[in-house]
Amino acid sequence: MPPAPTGLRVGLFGGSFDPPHEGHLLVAETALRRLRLDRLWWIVSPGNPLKAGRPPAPLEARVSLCRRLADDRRIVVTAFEASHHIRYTADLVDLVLTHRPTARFVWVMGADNLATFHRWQSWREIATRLPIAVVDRPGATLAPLSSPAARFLASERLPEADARLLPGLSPPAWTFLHGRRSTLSSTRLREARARSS
Ligand SMILES: Nc1ncnc2c1ncn2[C@@H]1O[C@H](COP(=O)(O)OP(=O)(O)OP(=O)(O)O)[C@@H](O)[C@H]1O
Ligand SMILES: O=C(O)c1ccc[n+]([C@@H]2O[C@H](COP(=O)([O-])O)[C@@H](O)[C@H]2O)c1
Repeated sequence: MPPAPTGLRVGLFGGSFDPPHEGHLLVAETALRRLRLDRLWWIVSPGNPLKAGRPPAPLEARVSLCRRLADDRRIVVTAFEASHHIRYTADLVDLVLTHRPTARFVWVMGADNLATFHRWQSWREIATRLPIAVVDRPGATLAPLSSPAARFLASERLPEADARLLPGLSPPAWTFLHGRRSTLSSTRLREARARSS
């Protein structure tokens, strides 16, 4: 796990990244800028527990592609879930908060993940353990805001204009960030690659 000294403002951006693309980079840049983060841990997951079926590309290959794409000294590409045999984000959050108790963490995710957040293991606990920043995504702008998780957390939503305050707030607290968007998805890239091979 990367170091995180006291007070460091760190975004946790987990994903399959199979493959990584410019849409991910846009999310990372938006979070760094709007939340005034010092670091963004780009956490390549062994596999999304809700995505059954086709296994993802090998972890090391995905990590290398992420490192090549994320050319910013504030972004740390890491994959420590695998070495700790962790699959669920609730366990990841637990591990991070136990080992780096004095930094300020924010979970960062695209808006499509807000729509399905209520299906994640222990999602209410995740929301009470660290603030969450949701970044707008084409095709997932309005529906996620009426999802079970968004409704459950409605009264804890921070106005977007105050997003820089989020890393210092006690959870539950979250915000929805709008900005430049990308229509890219890993699925589309995999399909394009399959068509051309
Ligand atoms: N174009 C995008 N705009 C905003 N957020 C995105 C975008 N693409 C991915 N994300 C977010 O990045 C994180 C990692 O996403 P993931 O690796 O699953 O990429 P994906 O393009 O959604 O992949 P797939 O098509 O395989 O589901 C998630 O929080 C997801 O919501
Ligand atoms: O913990 C869960 O139940 C859970 C369910 C779905 C997704 N996640 C996490 O959400 C992040 C984004 O996943 P993905 O596949 O959309 O890139 C990644 O870190 C996953 O491990 C976690």
